[in-house]
Amino acid sequence: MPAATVHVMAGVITDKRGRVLLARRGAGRELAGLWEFPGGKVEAGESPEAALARELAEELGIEVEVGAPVMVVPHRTPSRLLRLDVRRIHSWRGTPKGCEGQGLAWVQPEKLGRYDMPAPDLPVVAALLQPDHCLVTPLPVDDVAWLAALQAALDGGVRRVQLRLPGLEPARRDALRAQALACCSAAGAQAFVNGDPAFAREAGVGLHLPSAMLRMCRERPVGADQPLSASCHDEAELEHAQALGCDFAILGPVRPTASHPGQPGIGWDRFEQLRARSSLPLYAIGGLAPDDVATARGHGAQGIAAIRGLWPGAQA
Ligand SMILES: Nc1nc2c([nH]c(=O)n2[C@@H]2O[C@H](COP(=O)(O)OP(=O)(O)OP(=O)(O)O)[C@@H](O)[C@H]2O)c(=O)[nH]1
Ligand SMILES: [Mg+2]
Repeated sequence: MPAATVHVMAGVITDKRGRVLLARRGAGRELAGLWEFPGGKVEAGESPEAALARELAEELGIEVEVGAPVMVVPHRTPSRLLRLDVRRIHSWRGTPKGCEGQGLAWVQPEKLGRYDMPAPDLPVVAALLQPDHCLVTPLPVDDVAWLAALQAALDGGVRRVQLRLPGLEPARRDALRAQALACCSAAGAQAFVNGDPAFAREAGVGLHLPSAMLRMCRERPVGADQPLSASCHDEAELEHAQALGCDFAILGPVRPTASHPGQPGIGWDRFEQLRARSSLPLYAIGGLAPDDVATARGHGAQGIAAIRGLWPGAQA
């Protein structure tokens, strides 16, 4: 790793009621007063797991078993690149105490958003609370088959859907969109209409901004209570999406895809460089499928967005 990279391990410690332990950074330290996942820096020659176990013993007085990876968030500041490597901790010995005088709080996951946390923790909180995949619909050939496939995707657990129906004749599009929204709503899935702010406002549903439309938006195009997402390809678009208050962005294409022949993918290195300059939750898109979620999380993504990779019956 380059000299300016700081590798930090942090634990999502959950009790039997599912509450998560946060620690408050004490006065006089950098980011004092903010809440964080307990942990600290990896020392030279130390494995990540040993570092996390040591930090949690020093800071909380507990002996832990380090569990599954949650995600690795690269985060760039003017002076350094932080890699926040977050793991699950389900089992430990002892009772967590603020051994360094820091405040502790056991927090219900859905209330994590009320705590002021450092920027790199925002994608981690999103990863704990929100779906790790987002379906983007393909163009229908046969409307009945398309609705059946959408229903199968919802039955299979998809909970975020971007309804993308470009170029359809308006009456057909309106009928299909109404039925698709009803299916999403019945399944408890969040639906985002692609590129139609007026419709999203009127119907009170989520809106997804294609990047060209994102660049034209000077203010949030839907109400604060309506979900908003955007497609991004570079740092300027990510910044703009964040300024508009998007809930998340879709970034890619990571790999070349069947839907954009001839367009090279940006690859995971570039994905990470862009990830490191934004604190939005980011779905990686481009030739990805559910099998890629763990890899995506390892590069700081919320998960994957896909058309073919998440469409029942499609060839990935
Ligand atoms: N432990 C922890 N550190 C985080 C989180 N998010 C985040 O940006 N950081 C940053 O990661 C760095 C690691 O922090 P640390 O101060 O806990 O390191 P440490 O326990 O080894 O302490 P020390 O270096 O002060 O002795 C800090 O710059 C901190 O702001 C988080 O959720 N948990
Ligand atoms: Mg620490």
